Amino acid sequence: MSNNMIYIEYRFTVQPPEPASDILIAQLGEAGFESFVEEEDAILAYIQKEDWSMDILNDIDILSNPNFEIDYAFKEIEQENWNATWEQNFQPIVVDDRCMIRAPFHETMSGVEYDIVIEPKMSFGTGHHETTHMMLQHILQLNLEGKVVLDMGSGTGVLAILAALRGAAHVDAVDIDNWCYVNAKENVARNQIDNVQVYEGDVSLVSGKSYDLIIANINRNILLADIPAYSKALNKDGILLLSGFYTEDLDMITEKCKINSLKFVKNIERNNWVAAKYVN
Ligand SMILES: C[S@@+](CC[C@H](N)C(=O)[O-])C[C@H]1O[C@@H](n2cnc3c(N)ncnc32)[C@H](O)[C@@H]1O
Repeated sequence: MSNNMIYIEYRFTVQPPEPASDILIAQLGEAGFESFVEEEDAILAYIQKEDWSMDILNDIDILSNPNFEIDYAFKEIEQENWNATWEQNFQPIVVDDRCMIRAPFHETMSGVEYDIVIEPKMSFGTGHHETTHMMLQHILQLNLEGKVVLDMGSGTGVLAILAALRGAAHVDAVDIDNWCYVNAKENVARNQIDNVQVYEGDVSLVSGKSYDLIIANINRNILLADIPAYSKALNKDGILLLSGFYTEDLDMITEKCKINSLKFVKNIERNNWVAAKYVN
């Protein structure tokens, strides 16, 4: 991948920020925006120029919702500038006082059990997003000693890396996006993990394989389509963790799981996002 790829950067100001910011980010994601930086008073959204057109915002419904005032401006930038913006904005996070996610240029913190170094560049998964945070919380609660794990929609690979650090015997990490595939491989190596295998692709790669734990933080529609395949690939008493959807979609996801023999165990919620646990 060339280092000076051209991106379009949008700067949105959103009033009131909640819940419009989350909805805006979700809709921009559906429209093809690759990554987001949440600043104190603005949301920056990035899309490759070759994927962009002047009418890209036509389908973003929230922009015409009279309950919110959303203004924006956009400009062309080079990828290296995007990375600089990201570095300025990326603060380390600590999940449940146990798992730190930081960039290579941050100091580690004493006392944390897991210290994960991530350089996300354009990939999703720094732990800042609610869904990543909650999936990390679920993983911290599981006994993964000797288990075989699938991380579907692995982004930076952060969830796969924590699963490996928690004792999983082997982790397959799969992402449909080439950039994520490359980035997850880099992050796995950066954390000196040797039992995470990263693949570029989708759920079709899972056919014929079996897992004790499947993690999928993607989005409602992809999860609904892929749940039958997850169910087939899960061992008896295997666990499925799903995120990337809103509270109001939990029933729909749970129903799809139910007709695929997966029982609801519990869910966590954060800012209207959900991470749910099912068992085979
Ligand atoms: C919300 S991000 C989650 C990243 C990371 N697992 C985390 O929890 O932070 C979803 C990821 O799923 C990938 N993705 C989207 N559709 C997919 C599909 N059909 N199969 C596999 N990965 C997919 C995207 O490229 C993106 O990296």
